[in-house]
Order: sequence, then structure tokens, then C-alpha cells
Amino acid sequence: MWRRVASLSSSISSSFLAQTASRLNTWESLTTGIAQQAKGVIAPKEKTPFITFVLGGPGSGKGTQCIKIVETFGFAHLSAGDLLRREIASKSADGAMILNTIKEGKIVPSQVTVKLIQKEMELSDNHKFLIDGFPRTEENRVSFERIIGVEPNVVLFFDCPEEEMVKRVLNRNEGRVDDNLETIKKRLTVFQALSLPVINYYSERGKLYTIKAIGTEDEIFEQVRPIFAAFEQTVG
Ligand SMILES: Nc1ncnc2c1ncn2[C@@H]1O[C@H](COP(=O)(O)OP(=O)(O)OP(=O)(O)O)[C@@H](O)[C@H]1O
Ligand SMILES: Nc1ccn([C@@H]2O[C@H](COP(=O)(O)O)[C@@H](O)[C@H]2O)c(=O)n1
Ligand SMILES: [Mg+2]
Repeated sequence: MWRRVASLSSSISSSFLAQTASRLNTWESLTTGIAQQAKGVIAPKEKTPFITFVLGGPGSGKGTQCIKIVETFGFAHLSAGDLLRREIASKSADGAMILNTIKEGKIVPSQVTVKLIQKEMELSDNHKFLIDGFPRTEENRVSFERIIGVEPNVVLFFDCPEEEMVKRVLNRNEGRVDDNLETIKKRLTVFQALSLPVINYYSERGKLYTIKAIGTEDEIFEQVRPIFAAFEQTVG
């Protein structure tokens, strides 16, 4: 299993390349599951996966910026919140529990969320993943490492004032059950208490890229663009 993929605070170093062989082993194990067989096609996974975690408070603009990163750099966008909402819509066994958790602005048990992410990664033909809204807690983080066996290459943090986040969420108008003032307050508390420690964890390991998430969507993307441009040659 991969223990550490690459330290991206430094330049793309020879250690990045030197670890390729062991990373490929893990990628193969990640892609030999039942989901892959069900798909009926063994997708070529010859490329080393490149994983970006996209973090920030509710309404900080994670999803909006992920769309731009996908358009510009060709990543696969896996939104943990969207995967959980899809479970609710599909009326799966965990659906009711997930709905209640989201309404309360709390965090779904990590195993549930990580399994959904794992399935999407297995089904994807892409090797570049944006994992949006994950990990939200230390438990999420540890669970991903344990189940998937890899660490992120890049961690983006969209740093936005609370007042702006509340305004954006209340104006979002997508019919989300958690886009109301009562739930937003709970989500902000959870973000402060449980998500900030994860952000600090990656900061201490030199993997964190903090984006000032104020301004127009295009202005914010101009902070994001150079981060991925720097990796484009190596990652493909
Ligand atoms: N720079 C911006 N300025 C103003 N509004 C924005 C900006 N970026 C995004 N928005 C809007 O704010 C709302 C929240 O954005 P988005 O859904 O991308 O946030 P998020 O971080 O994914 O939130 P959540 O964690 O709740 O899913 C959306 O309606 C979006 O259109
Ligand atoms: N890792 C996660 C991500 C999300 N949730 C729950 O879904 C809600 C909405 O998430 P968004 O990323 O779309 O904002 C969130 O408030 C949590 O209830 C989760 O449990 N774990
Ligand atoms: Mg979102």
C-alpha cells in the first residue's frame, strides 16, 4: 500500500517518480474489485492516480471551482455530498440515515462515505480525482487512508468568511434540505470543530493550498489555476 504519495509543497521531485512503482501496485488493488467486474470492462489503469481533496466551509465555493478545474484540467469530480444525496434518492438501505444526518448538518459514518468514493474511483477511467467535501473529519481522513490505502497529492482549502458562506448558501436555490439558516449554523459549528483540524493536519504536512475564496468565480479560479498547471506535465 502507498504510505505517502508525494509531498507537493516542494517541487515535483524525483521521489515522486521513484514511488511510482509502489503506487501502481496499490492502484491495481484498488481496481480489481467487484465493481470493476460488474462494469464488464477492465479499464486501463496504467497511469498513477493523482488525488486532490477539496475542503472549505459550506458555501465556500468548492463545487463551483471543481467544475472549472474539470473543464480546464480534465479531472473526475467526486463530490461526497452528491454521492450521499444520490444514496438518499436511490432509497438505499442507508438512505434514511444519511438524510437525517444531512438535515442535522452532521457527518455520515466514514465507512459509508468512503465506500461510495471507492466505488466511483473504481468505475472511473480517469486517474485524476477531485474529491470534494472530503475528508470532513479526522475519522474520514483515517478511514480513507485505511480503505483506499493512499494519501492525497494536493489539498485545496477554500477559505471564506462565515458571513459570505451563509449568504451564498441561502441564495443557492437548489432545493437542498440543508440550505436553511438552522442547518447552516450547525454545519459551520461542525466545520470549525471537526474539519479545521483536518485542514491543519495537511498544512503541517506541506500539502495544503489555501485559496482566498472571495471575489468573482473567475478571480478565485485564477488562484487555483497555477496549482494544477504546475503539475500538468507530470500528471498528464
Ligand atoms: N465567488 C462566488 N461569488 C458568489 N457566489 C458564489 C461564488 N462561488 C460560488 N458561488 C455560489 O455560492 C453557492 C455555493 O457555492 P458551492 O455550491 O460551489 O459551494 P460549496 O462549497 O460546494 O458548498 P457546500 O459545501 O454546501 O456543497 C452557489 O449558489 C454558487 O453559485
Ligand atoms: N464527507 C462528507 C461530506 C458530506 N457529508 C454530509 O453531506 C452534507 C452536504 O455535503 P456538501 O459537501 O454537499 O456540502 C454535509 O453537511 C454532511 O451532512 C458527510 O457526512 N461527510
Ligand atoms: Mg458543494
